[in-house]
Amino acid sequence: MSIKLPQKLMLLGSGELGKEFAIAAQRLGNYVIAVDRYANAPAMQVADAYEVISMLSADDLEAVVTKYQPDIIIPEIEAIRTKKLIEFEQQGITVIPTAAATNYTMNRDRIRELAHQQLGIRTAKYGYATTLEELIAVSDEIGFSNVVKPVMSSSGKGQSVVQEKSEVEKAWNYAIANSRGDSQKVIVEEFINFEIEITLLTIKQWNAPTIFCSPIGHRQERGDYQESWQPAEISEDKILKAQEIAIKVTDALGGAGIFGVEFFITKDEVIFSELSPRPHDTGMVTLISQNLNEFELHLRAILGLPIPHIEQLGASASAVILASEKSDSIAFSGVADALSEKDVDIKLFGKPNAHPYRRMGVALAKGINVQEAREKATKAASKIQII
Ligand SMILES: Nc1ncnc2c1ncn2[C@@H]1O[C@H](COP(=O)(O)OP(=O)(O)OP(=O)(O)O)[C@@H](O)[C@H]1O
Ligand SMILES: NCC(=O)N[C@@H]1O[C@H](COP(=O)([O-])[O-])[C@@H](O)[C@H]1O
Ligand SMILES: [Mg+2]
Repeated sequence: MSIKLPQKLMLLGSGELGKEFAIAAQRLGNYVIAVDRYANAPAMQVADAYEVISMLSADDLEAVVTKYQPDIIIPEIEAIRTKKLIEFEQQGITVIPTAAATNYTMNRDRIRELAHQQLGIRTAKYGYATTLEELIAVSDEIGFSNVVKPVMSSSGKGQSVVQEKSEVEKAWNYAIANSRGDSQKVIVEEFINFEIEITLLTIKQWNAPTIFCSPIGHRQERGDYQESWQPAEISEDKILKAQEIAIKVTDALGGAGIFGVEFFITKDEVIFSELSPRPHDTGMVTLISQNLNEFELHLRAILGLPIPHIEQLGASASAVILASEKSDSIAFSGVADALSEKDVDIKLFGKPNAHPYRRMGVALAKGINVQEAREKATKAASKIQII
């Protein structure tokens, strides 16, 4: 495919990941329209145009697509009325990675069925519930500990680890209250006691073989990422196993772009967890750890531009900067202190307001080994105060 630049790119979702993508896209002169549910979202601050809509509304999506006539639609979150994307694709607009793939990954159940039932890939044991009574029954089948999550949510929203039967009702109420979109369905998964969990950034190209970044290790709390590092210390045979699974799932989804494929690594197994058909939050470490970061890779894959070589630049880490309270006026202190150390960088996303645990920025660091990189990133993040 020989593509002409600039292209008109519409981002559906305009958070921190969209912001870095928009910057990468603009560095090649593309026209970026940033769309999200609230004004002044991070990617809107660097886009050519922006729109505030409900991305779960088919009418709202129709209105913005009619207005801008984008060449390519690039989903940045999963909570989008993806059925509408299928219509846009039929009208000749490219949807990344494909409209069908966004529909598969919008909710946890469809991608889980694809991986486990259709492709026979090892996942945690799981079941579904649409009422509290069903959740009690399915939890008994799966056993304890288990993990309860809304089928539509991300960054751990509505997710809880349930240790025993008496906690099931609380998990149900929490999941339903924090579900995105209109679904009342939850997934229950066997709790996997993993040694490490990784994201394998997988780049699917239009007319070239699928390629991979070095695996990214990460640590999560409350279902949300706290720190990530690259390279992850896992054996070559486990990397190959994860790559084989990633190829199977991404080939089944089709299209082009980067995918964040998540795995739990136990002593003996590589267990598929889930996948995002777009840059991954834990992949923000690539802003410091690679010659081409995950946003540049996504852009090149989308535009059919070559990726001759991905270079891992050595032990690197990221650590998140989280808000601790609700606020509508955001200012940061401690940035100079955080930046005073060699090979440390800070990204502040520019989110217009904060609430407890909202991700407001990220600290990045390189070190002589992963442990030092993690310590440097965590230390830098801890110096930033939201005032
Ligand atoms: N079955 C499980 N066993 C053990 N830990 C789990 C399990 N499911 C989820 N977790 C933990 O919770 C984290 C978040 O879960 P998951 O990735 O399914 O949620 P998410 O809301 O989609 O997150 P994101 O959008 O950030 O990828 C996982 O990275 C892992 O640390
Ligand atoms: N795990 C998915 C993820 O990290 N997505 C990133 O977070 C943004 C939403 O942040 P918000 O909830 O603070 O608005 C999304 O727009 C995306 O950039
Ligand atoms: Mg995840």
